[in-house]
Amino acid sequence: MPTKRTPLIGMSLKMYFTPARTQRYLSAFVPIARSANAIGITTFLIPDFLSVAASCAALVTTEEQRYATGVGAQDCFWEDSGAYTGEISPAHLWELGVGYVEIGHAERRRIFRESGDDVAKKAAAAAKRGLIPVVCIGEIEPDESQIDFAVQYCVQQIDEAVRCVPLDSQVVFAYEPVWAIGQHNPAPTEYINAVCAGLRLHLDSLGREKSARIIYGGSAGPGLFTELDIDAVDGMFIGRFGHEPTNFEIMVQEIATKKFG
Ligand SMILES: O=C[C@H](O)COP(=O)(O)O
Repeated sequence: MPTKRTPLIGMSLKMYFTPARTQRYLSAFVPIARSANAIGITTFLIPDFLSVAASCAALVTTEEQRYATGVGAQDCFWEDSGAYTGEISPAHLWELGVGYVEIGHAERRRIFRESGDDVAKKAAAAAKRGLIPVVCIGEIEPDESQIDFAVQYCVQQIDEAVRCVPLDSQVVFAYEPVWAIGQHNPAPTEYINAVCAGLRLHLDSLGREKSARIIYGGSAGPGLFTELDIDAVDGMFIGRFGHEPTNFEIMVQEIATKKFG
């Protein structure tokens, strides 16, 4: 386990890009990821499943790069192999060079009816394989005056999701208030800082002070990270506002201006 939490920035392409567009995106993204890694910032890219192998070929050529300039999957199943038509095996992802698996995104919970129990089984299966679960958490309703409510809501999601993930296994929690996903602007910075501070306290109390990181997602873009409190927030989880590679590069530079312990 690392002795300190490394800042990180991840990006999900959801189902926006075709494989051909992802391939073109990679030619701009790879040098940005390599430069970020050279200054101590971890990156990961989560393409659609059809582009996972090509993304690993471009980004993960050594074992160290599996996590440092990693590739993620948008989901996985909780079994490694068997008669599970249409599912994605954590073991197969590992073999390709994948380092991260996004689990329980708000869209999967809402559209595909994924339960907290599903999320827990997937997180445990991913961690068992050495994949870092990127567990998505976040309250559904917008009520910026209810910081305590948001913290409690997310704490329950955290406790359920990692109940079978060992304390020393790396986990990333993507705090994404559901009401801030797909919008023009992210949640207000004071609100993000306050909720993440509450989540940080909880994770530390569980004994996950080094192994669990918190990143903010939900209409995150250039200009946001400079306002975030790095005692609580370890990085960002980017969606649409990273589709332009130069935006992603700007966000890396904004993370680089902060003095992480
Ligand atoms: O996976 C990424 C998040 O859901 C945020 O997406 P967004 O920045 O497009 O709102």
